Amino acid sequence: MTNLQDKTILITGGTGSFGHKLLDNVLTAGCREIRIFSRDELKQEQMRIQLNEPTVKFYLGDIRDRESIDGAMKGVDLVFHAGALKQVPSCEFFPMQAVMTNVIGSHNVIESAISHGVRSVVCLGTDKAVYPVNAMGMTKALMEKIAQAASRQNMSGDTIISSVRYGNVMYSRGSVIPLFVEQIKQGKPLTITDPQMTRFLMSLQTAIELVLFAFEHARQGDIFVRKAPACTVGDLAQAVQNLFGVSTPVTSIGIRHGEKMYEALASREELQKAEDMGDYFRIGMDDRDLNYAKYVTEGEQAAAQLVDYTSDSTQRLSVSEVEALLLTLPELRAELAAFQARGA
Ligand SMILES: O=c1ccn([C@@H]2O[C@H](COP(=O)(O)OP(=O)(O)O[C@H]3O[C@H](CO)[C@H](O)[C@H](O)[C@H]3O)[C@@H](O)[C@H]2O)c(=O)[nH]1
Repeated sequence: MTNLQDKTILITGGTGSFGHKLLDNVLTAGCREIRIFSRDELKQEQMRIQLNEPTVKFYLGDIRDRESIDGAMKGVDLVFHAGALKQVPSCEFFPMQAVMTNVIGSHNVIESAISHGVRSVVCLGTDKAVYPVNAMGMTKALMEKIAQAASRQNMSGDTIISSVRYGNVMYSRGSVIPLFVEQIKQGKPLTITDPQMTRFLMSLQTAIELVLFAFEHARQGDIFVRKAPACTVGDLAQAVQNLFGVSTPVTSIGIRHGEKMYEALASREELQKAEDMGDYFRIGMDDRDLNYAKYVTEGEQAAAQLVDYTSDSTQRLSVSEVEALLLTLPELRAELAAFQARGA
């Protein structure tokens, strides 16, 4: 377990599912204080009542507002920066909102952390930041660039700044697995965008492990990726149907705004300089300085022999393997038990 004894932790966007799960993991680690920073007073109130834990403190604010983040940063040792706009469709329709939260907000968090002498900042990102096609991914890609630019300017400073990239977190709010479960419960057809579309599959617990791994191992400007298996959406739908013992019809709805057929967790150029750490890749930053000649005349060798690390090229799970993975999710097991009880 990561050594968090006597540390003060700040979690931006801390009232979300990541914040809750991270708390599950670190509440017994002997932290001096855990600060939850977010905009939503109702969610904070619910979390405060549910936890009833004196070491957890709540800070109302918005990462877009530097003053509010400065107010929460005093005395902090470690920041997990999870505050973001994450929904692909809403960022597509309101890209400037994504810029303000994911780009300017991340800049505020990083600069505030540096000026308060925080030891480590881990910024949470997404596979959608690699070869981005939607505003959510583009703004998260810029967050990584901002983290690395701040790292380059702080090579000898006190604050280590790193980023991580998630794949799809299974059963996260608004995602496809709970949607399929709901459709089955209501006896409706399953809506499939494209049965051949692939996505990395990651549990929330694995995502937490990735963030803690980054905290433990980060060097200035690193990006960490957790290796993960993937499946096609068609197989995912089939696996959910099999577990619920139904054969509901399937409707094809086509690719949605800003979607890709497959996601990439790391590009071939990144893999060329990445360190394979077993379950993880460490992608070191390009730490050449602002001597432009190096960029123009001294490029790096092409990574022609490598392939991108994508949901198409990673380990592909079969339908029965997806079923087994789904059964590890407590939320899905609970839905399944209720569904079976209803049918009994
Ligand atoms: O009715 C649907 C909805 C989705 N899909 C497919 O299921 C896969 C997963 O879709 P999700 O909506 O669960 O996940 P996304 O990859 O689109 O993106 C998810 O993860 C992102 C973070 O990376 C954001 O949080 C986003 O809002 C969230 O939906 C995709 O191939 C999608 O095309 C369907 O087949 N049918």
